Amino acid sequence: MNNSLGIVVVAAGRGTRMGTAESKQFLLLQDKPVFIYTLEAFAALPEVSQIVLVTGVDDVQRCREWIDKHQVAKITDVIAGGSERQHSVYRGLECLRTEWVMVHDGVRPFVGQDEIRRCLDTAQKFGACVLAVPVKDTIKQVNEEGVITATPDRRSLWSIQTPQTFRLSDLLRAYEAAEREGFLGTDDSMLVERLGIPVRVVEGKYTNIKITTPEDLELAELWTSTKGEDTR
Ligand SMILES: Nc1ccn([C@@H]2O[C@H](COP(=O)(O)OP(=O)(O)OP(=O)(O)O)[C@@H](O)[C@H]2O)c(=O)n1
Ligand SMILES: C[C@](O)(CO)[C@H](O)COP(=O)(O)O
Repeated sequence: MNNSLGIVVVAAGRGTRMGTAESKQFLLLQDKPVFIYTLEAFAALPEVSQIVLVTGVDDVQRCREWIDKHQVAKITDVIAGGSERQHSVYRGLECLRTEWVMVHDGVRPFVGQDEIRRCLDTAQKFGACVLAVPVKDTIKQVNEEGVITATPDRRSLWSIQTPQTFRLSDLLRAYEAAEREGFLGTDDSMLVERLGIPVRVVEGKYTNIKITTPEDLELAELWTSTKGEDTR
């Protein structure tokens, strides 16, 4: 069986919750942009044959320059994304020629090799897999008046991360269906779940943070200044 693996790294967001003038994926951690750490994590994996970077239409050229400067291997395409994460992923998928695909957020630079491998192995065994961590807090459902309506059993709640791994044909089918039906999800798995395809969860690490708000950036700066690449 052809087990070739392609990666779509999405980095076309504006980072409104971060609030910085520069988009968060381009902020420097120890002189290296966040998204370069992310690309390096995947380029180092022998199983990966193709990496597509999706970024802002005005950022394509400077991303290519950063990739050259840091000599990141296996980047076959640097393309412009869309107005929502889902649109950006879809454009990336159309560039792939592999059997399997992992979709990853450009702003999750601390993903580890071991977690990527376990996510891939589980997907190739069962068909689809996402990395996740068990929630640490008690989660409440709250209505519009600010009143608690439910306390779901924490043992069944997971914080979903990326990478998210699928057969490329399944994910493309899921994206086509979502597009046709006007469905907008917040991750790739939601689109695949709608097709009735079971998606497995593999336990990852709490360090695989998505750099979203200023506190996340402070943590990322602390980790890279004290641990460097060992943060993974
Ligand atoms: N139109 C978009 C929106 C998001 N993303 C990417 O999807 C990932 C996860 O999204 P998020 O953290 O929400 O990023 P932003 O959309 O940039 O942040 P915000 O929602 O705060 O604006 C990021 O790597 C982001 O660059 C993308 O490629 N295209
Ligand atoms: C895909 C994702 O990383 C899963 O946690 C996340 O849903 C994408 O970002 P957002 O913050 O939900 O826009």
